[in-house]
Amino acid sequence: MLLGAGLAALARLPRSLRPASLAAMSTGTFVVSQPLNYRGGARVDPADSSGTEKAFEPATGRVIATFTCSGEKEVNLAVQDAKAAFKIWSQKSGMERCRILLEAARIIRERKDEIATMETINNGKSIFEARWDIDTSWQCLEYFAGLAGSMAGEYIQLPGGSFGYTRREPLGVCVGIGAWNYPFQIACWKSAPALACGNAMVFKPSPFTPASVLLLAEIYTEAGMPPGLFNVVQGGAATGQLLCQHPDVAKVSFTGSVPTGMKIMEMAAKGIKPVTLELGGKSPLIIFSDCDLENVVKGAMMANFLTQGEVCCNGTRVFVQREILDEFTREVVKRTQKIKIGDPLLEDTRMGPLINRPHLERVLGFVKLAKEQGAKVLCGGDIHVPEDPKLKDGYYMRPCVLTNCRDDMTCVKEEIFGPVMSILPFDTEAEVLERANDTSFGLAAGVFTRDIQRAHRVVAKLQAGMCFINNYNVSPVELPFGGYKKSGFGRENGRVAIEYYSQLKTVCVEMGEVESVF
Ligand SMILES: NC(=O)c1ccc[n+]([C@@H]2O[C@H](COP(=O)([O-])OP(=O)(O)OC[C@H]3O[C@@H](n4cnc5c(N)ncnc54)[C@H](O)[C@@H]3O)[C@@H](O)[C@H]2O)c1
Ligand SMILES: C[N+](C)(C)CCCC=O
Repeated sequence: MLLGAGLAALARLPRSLRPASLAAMSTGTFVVSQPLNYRGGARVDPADSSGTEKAFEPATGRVIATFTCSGEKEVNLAVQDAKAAFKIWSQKSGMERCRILLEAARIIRERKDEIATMETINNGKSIFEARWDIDTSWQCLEYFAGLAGSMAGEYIQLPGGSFGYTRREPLGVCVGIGAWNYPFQIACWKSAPALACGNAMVFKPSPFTPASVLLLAEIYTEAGMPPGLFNVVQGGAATGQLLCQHPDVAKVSFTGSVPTGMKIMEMAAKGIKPVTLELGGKSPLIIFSDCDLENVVKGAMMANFLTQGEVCCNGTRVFVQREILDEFTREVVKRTQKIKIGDPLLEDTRMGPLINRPHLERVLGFVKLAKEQGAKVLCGGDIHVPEDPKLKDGYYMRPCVLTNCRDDMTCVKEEIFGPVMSILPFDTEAEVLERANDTSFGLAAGVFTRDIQRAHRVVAKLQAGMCFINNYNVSPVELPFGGYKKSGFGRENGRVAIEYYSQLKTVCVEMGEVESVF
């Protein structure tokens, strides 16, 4: 259990007696207990160090953990443990793996509030949203548990009674490297398909959010996975590099920024390792004048302000057809100003703090530059200081809506990864499509219209891996998720994810004599 001082004893109680522990996980008091690595089915102190990192509680600015980053020795040990567990796990039938993943999903569901609370304390997102993330996490485990039981190859009839068949086999030890915006969800979206296919995993969370993945590791062990099947190493770039370069690692699945994605790909190329890259974006949201305005305003808020705007697929370039520009802008600003900002553990808070001070300053810097380049701030874009004195050192800002934007402005071209919406008017379908696609990113896109033909015609031309019609940022685990262009490749979720965590073996069986040219 990853609980603060005084909570460890509670953690040893049967779960039915534990809800009181949640009361102790409150803003301003919680401390993450050590150690934060997980190997061989238990938490361990790393065998060596490549430095230390501090994790913060964004709501208060407090340090909640100082931890050791893993060095080469520890990474080797984690990979060795994963290799040993792989030998056992890969021999299990799909149904056996299915049962254990289902049990893990059940435990996550049962401990949803505790995991969501941990996520909120370490990431800053509202508890309301964190619960959604945990829902998409256990749903992902359930989904891939279902696929584990039905994974199969093909039988192919050949002349003369000979035949061939294919086997879908695991890759071996997979590495997962996560970003800080969806720490628990990212760990589940990577580990569930990997483990369902029979692989083992070593996971490295972002050093900003080291905490919640430990809960996942413990749940996997409790559900019956062999020790070493899912391991956690903590650290930053240096630890990540050791993992990517390790000769016994078969695959790297990465979620993070484009520049880091390039480095991961270079390292993987040296070992001819397959990679999945879930990278950044600057996605367009296209709003035609025939839309349902009430839904479109809700959709635009969902597209921009979840998790303080720190969402890879956010539709931050909001293209609005000129006829409804004023009405849309008025309504979206009104709703944005009403977003309740503050202590993310309070039930009615809808926007918490950003992840850390440097990131907050970076986002505010984008707003400042936008103003210098001619944009108009209609609301927000400045620091918010909550009334509660314990929150005074937190990293809060007011969500921002920008108008007078042009396609060549920095706020319209670059990923801000904060609560900043840029509104851009347009006139025609052809024009907006060209402008929407004029970016090196291609993660997501959205279209709002009541014209069904136009909706499908437009998404067919959008250069983005995840397109939404009349909604935004919903994430059913049954649907594949991933990018085009510099937003990456490979897919998470959906049936297709299996292909990124397995390899196909073809077996050719001769039933007659060998026909030889010699
Ligand atoms: N497409 C998606 O599904 C998705 C989801 C969430 C976040 N993101 C993207 O992630 C970015 C924000 O996350 P971030 O700031 O944590 O990204 P980041 O690239 O800075 O770091 C991501 C992870 O990579 C590790 N890392 C950094 N340098 C490394 C190196 N040289 N070798 C190996 N590992 C290294 C980090 O420690 C961290 O765990 C945004 O661009 C966002 O769009 C994408
Ligand atoms: C769950 N969402 C909102 C679709 C986000 C997926 C991960 C992107 O950062």
